[in-house]
Amino acid sequence: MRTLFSENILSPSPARAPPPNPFELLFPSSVSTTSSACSTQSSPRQNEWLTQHLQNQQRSERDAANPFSHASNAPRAHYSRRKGNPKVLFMGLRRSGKSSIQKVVFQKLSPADTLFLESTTRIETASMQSFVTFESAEVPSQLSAIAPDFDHRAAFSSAGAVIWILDVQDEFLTSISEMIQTAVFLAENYPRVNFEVFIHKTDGLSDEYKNETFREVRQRVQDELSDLGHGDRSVSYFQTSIFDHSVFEAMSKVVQKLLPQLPAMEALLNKLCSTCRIQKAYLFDTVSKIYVATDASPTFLKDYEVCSDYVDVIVDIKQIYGWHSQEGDGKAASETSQEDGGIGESMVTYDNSGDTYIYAREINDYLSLICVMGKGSSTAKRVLIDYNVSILHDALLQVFRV
Ligand SMILES: Nc1nc2c(ncn2[C@@H]2O[C@H](COP(=O)(O)OP(=O)(O)OP(=O)(O)O)[C@@H](O)[C@H]2O)c(=O)[nH]1
Repeated sequence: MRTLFSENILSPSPARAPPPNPFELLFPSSVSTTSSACSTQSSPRQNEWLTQHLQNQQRSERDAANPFSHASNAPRAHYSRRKGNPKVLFMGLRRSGKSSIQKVVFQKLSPADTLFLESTTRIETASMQSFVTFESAEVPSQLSAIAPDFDHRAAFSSAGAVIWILDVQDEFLTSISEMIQTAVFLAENYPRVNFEVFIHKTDGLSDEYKNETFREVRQRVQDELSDLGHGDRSVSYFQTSIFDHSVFEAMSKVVQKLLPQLPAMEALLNKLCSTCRIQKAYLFDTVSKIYVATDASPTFLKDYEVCSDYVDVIVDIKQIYGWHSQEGDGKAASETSQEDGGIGESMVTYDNSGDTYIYAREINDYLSLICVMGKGSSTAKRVLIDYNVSILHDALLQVFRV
């Protein structure tokens, strides 16, 4: 039987050294290699320097082992790798749709109910507990990133991405100029924060107008950023509306960039797709319906819509009938499902030929694998598909356990 992965896929042999991470250069851990290189002919000054570094290293290891100990007075590294949960910040002009997106995506508000949302007057935060905790915050339109009274350190230092919401149904030139100011401010002060633009409220517009506006906005922003010396700043643009799946797809792409596990998840999904001839595989966050990873094949909104609707169906059925009989007894979902001998899994055919069908497999309480199966992966090959998916299942659980 062809199997998906070799046994040591998650612990490859120590052959290849990881590529250097520029953010880690300031950590004292780089000293160990230096010390071995210098140890033969060191001057007293070098010795002193090395001893100090080794002491610092031991101290930081001790601190890492006991994160609640604050006894150490060692100066903290000024630049450290961003830790914590993925956090996105919504910004934009008045009535552009910031609260609506936040509430529809993260709080499951019905799009029609956003009509009654009140104006936001102070920074409002929300969080959603899933396999990681997603955090979001909305900056009220009257607070500009460059305003002196705006505590930008508190807002931006922990953010992973700033999403600028541009209302395409309104006059958008003012929005573009404010967006440029914010993008330049971020590029100069917080270069590690991703800048994303949602060209929002695209529902009800003709395709031609939508695409033309999209091109125009992108061109203007790119030109102005280049004129201001930030042409190399990468900005992503998405057409969104809360009345269809586009806002979820856009949020998926924004959130994915903030997940350190993304390359591992993508590699696993690519391997699964090529082995089992899967047309498209998505790893969904079951609660929010945003996908946290997909394979490398082209993404079509239609595939995403079908899979996302299927997640809804699964969640509803699960709430009625349940997939685990011992839920809530304090065990991890994976343990429970394995002990039960039942793994949440289902299939549905969605065209008349029966060749194309969707295969769903629950990874844990928060993650679901949803695959659009193509020709060549008929149900007759279920055993092979199931076998490979279970290996992927275990590998994914290990990725998140690390
Ligand atoms: N047609 C359409 N209307 C939308 C969309 N998203 C939001 N809206 C509407 O836009 C209006 C303003 O939405 P809000 O979410 O309150 O906008 P906001 O940016 O938070 O507004 P402030 O808090 O006042 O700055 C509401 O009536 C929403 O129903 C969309 O995708 N399409």
